[in-house]
This record gives sequence, structure tokens and C-alpha cells, in this order.
Amino acid sequence: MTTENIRTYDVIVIGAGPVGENVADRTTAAGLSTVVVESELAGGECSYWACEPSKALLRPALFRADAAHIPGLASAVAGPLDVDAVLAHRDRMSAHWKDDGQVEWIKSAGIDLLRGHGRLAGERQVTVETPDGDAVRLRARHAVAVCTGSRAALPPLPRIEELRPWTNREATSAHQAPERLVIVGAGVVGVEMATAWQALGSSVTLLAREDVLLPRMEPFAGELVTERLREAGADVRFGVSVTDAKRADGAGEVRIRLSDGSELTADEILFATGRAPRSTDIGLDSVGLTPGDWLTVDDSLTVTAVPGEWLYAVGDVNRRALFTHQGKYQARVAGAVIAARARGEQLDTGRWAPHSSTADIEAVPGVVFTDPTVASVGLTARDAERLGRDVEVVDYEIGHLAGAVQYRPDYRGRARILIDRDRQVVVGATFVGPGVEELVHSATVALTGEVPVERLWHAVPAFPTISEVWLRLLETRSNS
Ligand SMILES: Cc1cc2nc3c(=O)[nH]c(=O)nc-3n(C[C@H](O)[C@H](O)[C@H](O)COP(=O)(O)OP(=O)(O)OC[C@H]3O[C@@H](n4cnc5c(N)ncnc54)[C@H](O)[C@@H]3O)c2cc1C
Ligand SMILES: NC(=O)c1ccc[n+]([C@@H]2O[C@H](COP(=O)([O-])OP(=O)(O)OC[C@H]3O[C@@H](n4cnc5c(N)ncnc54)[C@H](O)[C@@H]3O)[C@@H](O)[C@H]2O)c1
Repeated sequence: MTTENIRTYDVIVIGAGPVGENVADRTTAAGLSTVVVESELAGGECSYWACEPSKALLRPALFRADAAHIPGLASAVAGPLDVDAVLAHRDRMSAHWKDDGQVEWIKSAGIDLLRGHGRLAGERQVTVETPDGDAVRLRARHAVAVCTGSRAALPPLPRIEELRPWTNREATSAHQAPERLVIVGAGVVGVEMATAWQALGSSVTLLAREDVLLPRMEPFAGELVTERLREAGADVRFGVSVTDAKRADGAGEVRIRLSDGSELTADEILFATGRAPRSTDIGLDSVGLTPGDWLTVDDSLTVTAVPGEWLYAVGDVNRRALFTHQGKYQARVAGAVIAARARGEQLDTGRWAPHSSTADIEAVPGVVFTDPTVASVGLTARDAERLGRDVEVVDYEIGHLAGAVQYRPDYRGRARILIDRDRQVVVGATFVGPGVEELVHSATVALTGEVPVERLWHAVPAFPTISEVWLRLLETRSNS
């Protein structure tokens, strides 16, 4: 390798997903020269095969579900969705799988972009294999941030690759609705894709290994989503997993055997069975780490097992909170940490301090875009029990609110808040019902601000809105 191929920067970021882009933005803004390395498309999974395309598929389905129950509007939305128009909209929202817009933004922010596959090559060093087969060696004066994200984790079924199964990539970029779609896994990807493709004309069978959908959330969330999915025509089955699956003649339909002995036939099978870190081929062994592992970090996003405070892992790859918004929050913290260390400053750590990623553990909001929508932040009742936290659990049927009936006359939904008995602050909230996605930030502010419940009495929600659920929850509590 010639010396011309060695480039030195203050900071090297591997992976230009939403998180890598934000780390690079922060370090550049702090005056540190930064290069970001990307092997596929700048913008990452979120822009092309996750958040953006999935929400573009779901929005028409959810809007129609609401409109179909609003007097005077129902007849206008009768009949099937215009699938071609929905898919064309999804294509636009995924920028037609081209990253020119992202590349332009990266350049405008003063960040260098290097296309290729990045691998750690010892302390503060990264080697990049470029698309034309060249190798570029990068050296960092201060920091390397691994932001390589995650990929779909497939179950250990024999010869699974011969099945050509769908993962999130195919499920968000398919150009036609399969007639019969079997979805394995009832987490967020499973239920969102079941909602979208059932609305787009597929006959969906959703297989849940557990006895409820969305098993990590409050049980009533999964119960309400099950009701509506079944009303929409989906076949939802509990307590089953796939024991064997084969594509007939290697090309035709998929024949699936389930753990209860039953069999299914489908045109496509989607495995929505969780995520694995993209860390198998990023040179982890060169710094004493195990390829394929999640990267454990402390609250400053510094990789704990590597000495010298130069290696960071930010976003999905550290497994703290697998959401774009939470990864971008970590990126803001990591950028501030890298800049402070580069200036030789003492870090300001501790809960909610600028150099401490706190919210990605204590107040992670998430919205599941299903009918009904599920929005939550903080602990569930089950989490509180597991952690031995003494909480008061308060429930309210959102459908009793005037604002909910105005929103959709057949409104079905429920809210739950958890109040820490000692501190008298909200430590968890779950809202299930149409339109609750914009409600969850009020709960996030209550959690992060640690607003005393007594003060929440004075936060008066407007009439008639679904936000009045806050007042009813507090009234329910004081009446009990
Ligand atoms: C179907 C689906 C829907 C989702 N919907 C939402 C949602 O609505 N809201 C939400 O908040 N979250 C959602 N998520 C989660 C969200 O997509 C992730 O949390 C987010 O993409 C993580 O960002 P990241 O930058 O850490 O990783 P990624 O987005 O995975 O980006 C990592 C980047 O690194 C690159 N890379 C990897 N290895 C290398 C290497 N060796 N060299 C160079 N480049 C490399 C990749 O090509 C990629 O561009 C969804 C996920 C899925 C699967
Ligand atoms: N709207 C959003 O914000 C959004 C949407 C999609 C994904 N995401 C993020 O992406 C992450 C990954 O989502 P996901 O749904 O892929 O994972 P998940 O971990 O949420 O759910 C995976 C499900 O698959 C099941 N499963 C695992 N192995 C199985 C097997 N062999 N057979 C049957 N079932 C099996 C698990 O029990 C679990 O219920 C989520 O945790 C979330 O953070 C967010």
C-alpha cells in the first residue's frame, strides 16, 4: 500500500445510516475533520428498507381504516386501495433506492464520504475496500465510531437460503402484493407488515411464537391489534413456530410445517424474527473483540472492552434501543463526547448530562403503526415487576372520551400509566388507539422532565381531544 492511500482524519465513522450521518454531523460541526464510510446506500436501512418505506405502505391503510368509520366519508373509501399508487408513493418515499439526496447533504455538511466496506485494522485504523477493489487506509487522530446497524436475524431452519425468504428488505420494497403471505414473528416488523400487506390485498397469516402479539409491550396492545387484524381478514395464530419450510421445485410456492403439526402453503414467507448486529466482517478481531457480537458501550457510547477511549459504537449495533430516533439521540451524545475528549475537556456525565446517553435506557418512545396504533414510553407493568419497582398502575378506556368519539365513532383503545409510588412521577405510559402516535411525546416529556403527578393536574388538555386521556387517568387514580 502506498502512502497516498493513507488518509488521516480526526474522526472516522463506519456506516452512513441515520446514526452514522448524525455522529459525523456533530463532530464536523465541532470542528473535527470527519470521514464517513458507506458500503451500500447513504441513509441506511431506515431510508430504504425500514422506517420510510414501511410507513409509506402503512399510512394509506391506517387512514382508510379511520375514514371507513367516519359518517359521510365511509362510502368514499369503500373498495380496495389503489395498490399501484401506494407502491409508487412508497418508491418516492424510498428515493427510488438512490442516495443522491443524502450524498448532497453529507457534502453540504462538510463531511467526506468514502464508498466501500470498512473494517477496523487495529487502534484508530480502518481499512476500506472500495467498490473498484482498491484498499484505502484511514487513520483517526481521535475516534472511530462504528455505526454499522443491524440486519434481519433468520431462525436456524435447514437450508433456509433455498427458500428465498422475505426479510424486512423484500417486505418493504416488493413491487406486488403476494397472494398468500405467511409472516413469522409477531414483534413490531411482523405486525406492521401484516397490517400493510393485508390492506394491500394479500391473504396474511401471522404466526406468533408467544400467546400475544407485540410480546414486549403491555398485553392489551397486542390484544387490540389482534382484534382489528382479524377483522381485516388476517389469520393470526398463537403459540406456533415454523419447524420446516421448502419452496416447491425450488421456485414455486412455499410449503410450511408448523410446531403444532399443521401445514400451510404460501407464495412468500417473511421472517420478522428480530435483528442481528452487522459486525461479522468489520475487523473486530483486530481490536480484541469477537466478530458477530453486539458492541457493548457505556453511557458515553464508548466501547467498554477496548482501552484508550477511542472506539465508539452508536445506533442499532450497540443494541441499547433499536430505533432511528434513539440512535440519532445517541449520535448527538457521542458527537459531544468525541468533541470534548478531543479538546481535552472533562466529560460531564451522570443522568441527563450532555455526555451521558440516558434517554435510550430510561425513556424510549416507540410507535407501532398498526390499527389501532400503539405508542409507548418507559416501563410496562411487567418491566416494573421484573425490576422490583413499586408502581401504581392506572388504566383508562380511551373510547370513553368525547375527543376519541369525534376522532372515530367506533373508537377502541386503552391507556395505561405507571406512577412511581416513592417519587410520584410517571415512569411508563402506553396508549393504544387510532391517532395516539402524536400523544406519546407528552408522556416522554413527563418522564424525562420527571414532572410530579401533582403538577400534571395543572397541564390541562384541550377539549375535545384524545389528550384528555391524561386528565381521566389522573381522575381515575384520585377516585380509586
Ligand atoms: C421494517 C422496519 C421498520 C422500522 N421502522 C422504524 C420506524 O418507523 N421508526 C424507527 O425509529 N425505527 C424503525 N426501525 C428501526 C430503524 O430502521 C433502525 O433503528 C435504524 O435504521 C438504525 O440506524 P443505524 O444507523 O444504527 O443503522 P442502519 O440504518 O442499519 O445503517 C447502517 C449503515 O451502515 C452501513 N454499513 C454496515 N456495515 C458497513 C461496513 N462494514 N462498511 C461501511 N458501511 C457499512 C450499512 O450499509 C448502512 O447504510 C425499523 C426497522 C425495520 C427493520
Ligand atoms: N415503528 C417502529 O418504530 C419500528 C418498526 C419496525 C421495527 N422497529 C425496530 O426494529 C426492531 C426489530 O423488530 P423485529 O420485529 O424484527 O424484532 P422483535 O424483536 O421486536 O420481534 C421479533 C419477534 O420474533 C419472534 N421470534 C424470534 N425467533 C423466532 C422464531 N424462530 N420463530 C418464531 N418467532 C420468532 C420473537 O419472539 C419476537 O416476538 C424492533 O425492536 C424495533 O426497535 C421499529
